[in-house]
Amino acid sequence: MSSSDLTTELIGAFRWNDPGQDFPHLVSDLSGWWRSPTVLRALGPALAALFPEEAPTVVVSPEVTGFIVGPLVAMALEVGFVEAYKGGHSPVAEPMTWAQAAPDHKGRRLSLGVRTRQLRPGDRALIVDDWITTGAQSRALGEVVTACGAVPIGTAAIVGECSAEVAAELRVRSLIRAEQL
Ligand SMILES: O=P(O)(O)OC[C@H]1O[C@H](OP(=O)(O)OP(=O)(O)O)[C@H](O)[C@@H]1O
Ligand SMILES: Nc1ncnc2[nH]cnc12
Repeated sequence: MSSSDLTTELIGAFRWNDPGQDFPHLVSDLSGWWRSPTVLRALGPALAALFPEEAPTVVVSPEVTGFIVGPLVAMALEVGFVEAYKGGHSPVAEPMTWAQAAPDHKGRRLSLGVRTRQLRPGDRALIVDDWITTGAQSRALGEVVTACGAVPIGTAAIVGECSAEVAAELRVRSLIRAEQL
């Protein structure tokens, strides 16, 4: 699928939902992307192609939507996948490396952590996520990757909603901008 066809499919399968009274914002509904065989098949290769020069050795993504998108990209790159957890629930019973994020798009200050043994010195980690707004979670994940002795090479996202400054700082590359949805 060409990149312009994928853009069209992403826009067509996306919905803004109104959760009703007591909730001031429309909420994004990405379920149409996962439900579409053509989008699901195209996403991994398209996101992997955003960093053609970087030869990542591993993909790292935060729960929960990152656990859908990250493995698609890892398969396209023929590398492995590392889950990043958000702190405060279900502890992982082994050594973890954590970093605290700045307030994210919901105003939360999350801790993000990975199993320390799953990232190694020499790893070149591509951070993959569905949507980047403030960049807070992506930045914290980059700190985790660095603390493990690996190198964060950038962030590949389906939707980019961050400022140009954040995109430059974190090397965010995206398939579409939020304004297109
Ligand atoms: O750039 P930021 O402001 O840090 O926001 C980006 C993060 O927010 C979303 O996760 P969220 O925890 O909201 O939802 P999810 O659990 O559905 O992935 C998205 O999946 C990114 O991980
Ligand atoms: N899934 C999402 N929907 C809307 N805004 C977001 N910002 C970060 N993730 C988002």
